[in-house]
Amino acid sequence: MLSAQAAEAIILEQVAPPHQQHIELVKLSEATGRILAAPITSELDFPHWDNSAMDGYAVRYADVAHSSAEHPVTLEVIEEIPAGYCPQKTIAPGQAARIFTGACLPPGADTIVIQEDTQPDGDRIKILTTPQLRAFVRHQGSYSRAGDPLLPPGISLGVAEIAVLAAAKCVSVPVYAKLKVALISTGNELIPPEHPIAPGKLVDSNQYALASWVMQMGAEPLILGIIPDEPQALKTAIAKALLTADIVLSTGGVSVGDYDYVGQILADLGGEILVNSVAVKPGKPLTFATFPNCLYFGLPGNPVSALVTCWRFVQPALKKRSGLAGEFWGPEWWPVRSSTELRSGGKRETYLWGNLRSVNGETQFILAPGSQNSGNLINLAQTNALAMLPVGQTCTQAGEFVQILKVR
Ligand SMILES: Nc1nc2c(c(=O)[nH]1)N[C@H]1C(S)=C(S)[C@@H](COP(=O)(O)OP(=O)(O)OC[C@H]3O[C@@H](n4cnc5c(N)ncnc54)[C@H](O)[C@@H]3O)O[C@H]1N2
Ligand code: MOO
Ligand SMILES: [Mg+2]
Repeated sequence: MLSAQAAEAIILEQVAPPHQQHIELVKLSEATGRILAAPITSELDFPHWDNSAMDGYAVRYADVAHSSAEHPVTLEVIEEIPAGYCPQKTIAPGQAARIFTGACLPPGADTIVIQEDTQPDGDRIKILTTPQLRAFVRHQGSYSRAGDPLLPPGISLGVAEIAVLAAAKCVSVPVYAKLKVALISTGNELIPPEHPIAPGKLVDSNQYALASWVMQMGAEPLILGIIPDEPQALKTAIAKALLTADIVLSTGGVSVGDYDYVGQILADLGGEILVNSVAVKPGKPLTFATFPNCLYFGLPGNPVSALVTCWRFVQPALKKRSGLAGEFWGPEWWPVRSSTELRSGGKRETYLWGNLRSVNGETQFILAPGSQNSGNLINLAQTNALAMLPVGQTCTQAGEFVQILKVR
């Protein structure tokens, strides 16, 4: 049995990042969650022009350096500059311009006085404060200069990155193609949710759970349905999956029972089986095999085992394969105090599920109540974290730090 760390290393070593031919252009409006495939620059400076950060008056600092409420300087207002308007006049000594937030600074002015610190007097303005030189001026190029890198390849596009792409006028975004992830549920007992239940039967929840996770990860699920525990049927389904997908996830049929055929079929189909059991709980019979154009994960059938192994082992592989830059592959462990004692058998790296909550200003892990059993998918719902107890550690006390993996 491999350690979790060894299995993780073996898996990541086999995963190649995408090639250039996996790049496609998508509309900016459809780029959320996609992975950027090329560096983004702009021909523009940010800000594009010196502009005002406040509503007020554009002045020459030299005119107002000694102004105050007691001894206000009075300036002639020669122009009004709303946002979007190009100033037509140069501010000469003794002059100012009315200006609004986001509007271009007129030539000659170098400082903004906010309107709260002024008093209008016909077409003149009294300055009731001593401003700082260049106060409230957003200088051209002070955020980024034309040609500077704005976004690197290998990042997931979230709201702020989408805003940057828009600002950089990048309406057609180079991203890596979505990975195709085939999903197979194995088991004679399984029925789809819309079929009537019969004695001994069980609804195939894994297919839905994994499809949901795959979509959350920004990949495309290929739903291949329920395959009975029959070697020929399974072989046909797996062979088809290998032809169409980048990654195959099957659940069930990887343990030691008489109806657990997945390992043998992978070998028959020419797969190189690099992992077939890992010292983790849940998830011990996790199977990983490589094919020339496809990675295969045989996840254990128990619903919690399937998801936990997905989060712990498939997620880093999927991130790397999808083109995310290295430092984000994870798993990312966070030290967090547990509100209660946590127990493990000590022989396998053990994951206990629960919630991260803010308690008196500190993040705590709250163990999910009820049975922490790999078949009990009911109490996995509404949790958002796994606490990990390493091999050899049978207990952590309430209040002790544990390593946490955030999940959902
Ligand atoms: N003698 C031993 N028996 C078992 C061992 C062992 O080491 N020695 N390992 C146990 C562990 S740990 C796990 S985990 C399971 C894994 O079994 P399989 O991957 O072979 O999965 P199945 O036997 O097909 O199913 C296990 C369990 O999960 C339910 N299941 C399966 N598919 C689905 C699905 N799509 N949706 C919902 N539930 C599903 C299935 O009905 C079984 O209850 O093996 C232990 N046995
Ligand atoms: O490892 Mo199994 O996944 O304990 O139930
Ligand atoms: Mg089994």
